[in-house]
Amino acid sequence: MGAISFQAVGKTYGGKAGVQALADVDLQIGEGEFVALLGPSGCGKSTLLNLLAGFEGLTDGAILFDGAGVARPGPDRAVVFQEASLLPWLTVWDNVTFGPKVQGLSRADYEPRAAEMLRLVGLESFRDALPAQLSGGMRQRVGIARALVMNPRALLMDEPFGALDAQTRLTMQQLLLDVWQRLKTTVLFVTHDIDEAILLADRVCVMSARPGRIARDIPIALRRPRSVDDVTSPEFIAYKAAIMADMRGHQAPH
Ligand SMILES: Nc1ncnc2c1ncn2[C@@H]1O[C@H](COP(=O)(O)OP(=O)(O)OP(=O)(O)O)[C@@H](O)[C@H]1O
Repeated sequence: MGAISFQAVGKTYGGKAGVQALADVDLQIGEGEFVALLGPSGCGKSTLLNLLAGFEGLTDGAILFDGAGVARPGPDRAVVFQEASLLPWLTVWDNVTFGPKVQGLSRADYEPRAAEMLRLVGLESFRDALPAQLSGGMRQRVGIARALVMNPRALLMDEPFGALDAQTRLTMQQLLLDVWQRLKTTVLFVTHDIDEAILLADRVCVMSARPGRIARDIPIALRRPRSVDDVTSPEFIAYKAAIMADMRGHQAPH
């Protein structure tokens, strides 16, 4: 469950004469795989994620999710953005259980899972707090718990730690590694950060400048479970050097 297939996907905003964000993107993601999308600003990383989320329609090609065409957003593909955008008047618990409630699921079904997800992100003692009482990292943890409570087949993450300070970012990367190790949900993760991509992912896909394509698809064979301390290992540094060289080769011409 959670297999993703982008097939010759193209996306042009604003009609045929508009901005061509993506051209001919082919990308297969197996179930339970963690894939990071890396690339220069404006190369179409968010566009690719938004197409899979069903927020935007494609111009060319097809996107299959577990073999079915993607037509609209759905709880099977949970999205986490840079800002958690929690409902400020609801407690942590009510934010996390909001989605299943709206879906009409029974409390007996979602409450145990909501409690488990809050425990997984380390916030069980904050269930009655309001978002304004939390730090940015904690709000993002609530965002992750809120996404996972729907039991999605894929988790789509667009720069989820981009707004956090360096220390909190490391803590969140470790948390995501631990959560993924437990749940093994398929993840598509957009980032600008090479270290973050290598640390988290099974494969790092480097996109070319606009119109974006998958320029390189690099399997990351670092052993799991991983920890943020792995970034100083020689294998890690070798991946980083190779990816940096790749990215320099795919900058837009000046
Ligand atoms: N709704 C839109 N309407 C018109 N153009 C858009 C729209 N969304 C994105 N674009 C354009 O499509 C291109 C790709 O944008 P996208 O946000 O997908 O890139 P990105 O790689 O995620 O960038 P960044 O790393 O800066 O977030 C950019 O040139 C952007 O200006």
